[in-house]
Amino acid sequence: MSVTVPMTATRSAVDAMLQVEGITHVYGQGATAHRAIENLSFTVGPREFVSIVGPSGAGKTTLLRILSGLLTPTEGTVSLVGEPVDGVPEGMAMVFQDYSRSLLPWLSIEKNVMFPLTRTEAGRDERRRIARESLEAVGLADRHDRYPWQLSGGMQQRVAIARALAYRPRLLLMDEPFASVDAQTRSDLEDLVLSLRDRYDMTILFVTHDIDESVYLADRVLVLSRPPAHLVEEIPVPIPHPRDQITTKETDEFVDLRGRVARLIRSGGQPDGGGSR
Ligand SMILES: Nc1ncnc2c1ncn2[C@@H]1O[C@H](COP(=O)(O)OP(=O)(O)OP(=O)(O)O)[C@@H](O)[C@H]1O
Repeated sequence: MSVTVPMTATRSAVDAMLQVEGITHVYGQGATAHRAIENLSFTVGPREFVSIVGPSGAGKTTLLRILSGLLTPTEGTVSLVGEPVDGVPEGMAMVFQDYSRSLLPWLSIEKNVMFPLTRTEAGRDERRRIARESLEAVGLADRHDRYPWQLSGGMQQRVAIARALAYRPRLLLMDEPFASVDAQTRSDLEDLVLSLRDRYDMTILFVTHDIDESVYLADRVLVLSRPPAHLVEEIPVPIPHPRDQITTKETDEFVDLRGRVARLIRSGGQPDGGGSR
């Protein structure tokens, strides 16, 4: 059995994969301005799996848009391996909740996975090889010639993951990726993502509303406050790997951590649990 030692919460800029410093984001101006994020800082290390949770509307998607270079923060900086992020960076890929809108229905799943690689220097044979390997990694090699609409929702999300893998990202951002699939498929996809983190040495930042999922997957859970979002607490998850959907969730450690995260979210940012225990 392999055991991964979880990363510690404190990390220097030197060994950071991702560094977020003093991010504030305000949508709009004047009387209608909305302060979504307030002075948010954290660091994520190489191969670390970090879950981000918080109340609805806390600014989690806004944060991922900033990290992926799609949105410039009002204040603060983001660095990926020491390089400032000021546009969509190389080495980063993203998976969204809505797989049905992210896949092109008129292309086979292999072509869907190959499609973004047309912007790279890889030739057609190389693109096909990468796509086949990525589909094999998510268990869909034998369906490469199918179309998205011929697959279940869980399988379509596997295709979206394969497409992200085709970039061979160092950092994978995932925004509530399993919110639209059934419970059993969700468990399978969670275990798939954990195995892919190991196989491809990726750092993963995973936004979710599901508290069990946030603890089960992560080396560390970041809890955000009600808007404007700031960091309420970073909770290390020192549960060994490999994790198991049934036995891990039965351990006292898991139950304690889940309770801690739930109380912090319910209190909306009061570290003492807001008296709602
Ligand atoms: N383009 C925009 N213009 C103005 N306000 C916006 C914009 N995008 C988001 N917001 C506001 O910023 C706040 C944070 O939104 P965001 O989608 O980042 O939150 P979230 O934590 O991802 O939400 P949820 O948990 O419901 O998915 C919300 O109040 C939202 O209405």
